[in-house]
Amino acid sequence: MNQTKEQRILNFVLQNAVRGDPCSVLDTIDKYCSQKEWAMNVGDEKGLILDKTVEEVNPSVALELGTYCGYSAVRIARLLKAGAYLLTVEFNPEFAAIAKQMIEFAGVQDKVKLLEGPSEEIIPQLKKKYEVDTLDFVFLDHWKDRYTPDTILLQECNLLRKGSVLLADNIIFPGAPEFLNYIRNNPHFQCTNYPSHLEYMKVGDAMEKAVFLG
Ligand SMILES: O=C(NC/C=C/[C@H]1OC[C@H](O)[C@@H]1O)c1cc([N+](=O)[O-])cc(O)c1O
Ligand SMILES: [Mg+2]
Repeated sequence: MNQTKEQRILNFVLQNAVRGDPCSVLDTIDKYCSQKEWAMNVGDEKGLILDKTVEEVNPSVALELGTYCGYSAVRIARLLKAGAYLLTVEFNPEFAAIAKQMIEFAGVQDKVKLLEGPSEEIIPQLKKKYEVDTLDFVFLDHWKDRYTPDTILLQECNLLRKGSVLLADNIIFPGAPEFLNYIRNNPHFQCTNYPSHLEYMKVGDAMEKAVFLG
């Protein structure tokens, strides 16, 4: 059975990165995906914007929508303080299996809870099943047409509090025009745009930060 690109990325990490060293895992994925096979990790350039936002928020409870291979889960988890944790949601079982191994190899498994399933099913379970009160930080990087409905669902489920920060990837490419229109015209959010580039490419992209005002 021939390998998938995601398996090739994981194998390259297992063979070339340093076990228990999140930065070496990130650098190794970026090396593979910039030199060998492009993949939809947030990457090193937008990764710096993600880093700065996570450091600024210093979340106790963070949520990621769209785990993929676990690159941004490792990126976020490596910055979390003692006792803080990341819940990351992935509905594709193959991707989830790769991400689990990536997260464990990086040594951040104690800070990350990987939830397999569709975000629209998992979000309503966060309070009762996963004992979440409110979310301090949410990284949106899953299907672009799910950004808006899931942001509405987060509000309906009372998972946001005054000051909760959302950060959305791919505002320009592939683009999330409906989300941008929703969030920028919503008086309950204060938005900031961070121009950047599509991972590993010279194509323009951007991230949008939205602070919930309560
Ligand atoms: O579709 C993208 N992300 C959505 C991910 C979708 C996958 O993650 C959730 C679900 O399991 C699905 O299989 C994407 C696409 C590009 N792109 O250049 O096409 C660049 C990016 O950064 C992206 O996040
Ligand atoms: Mg993305």
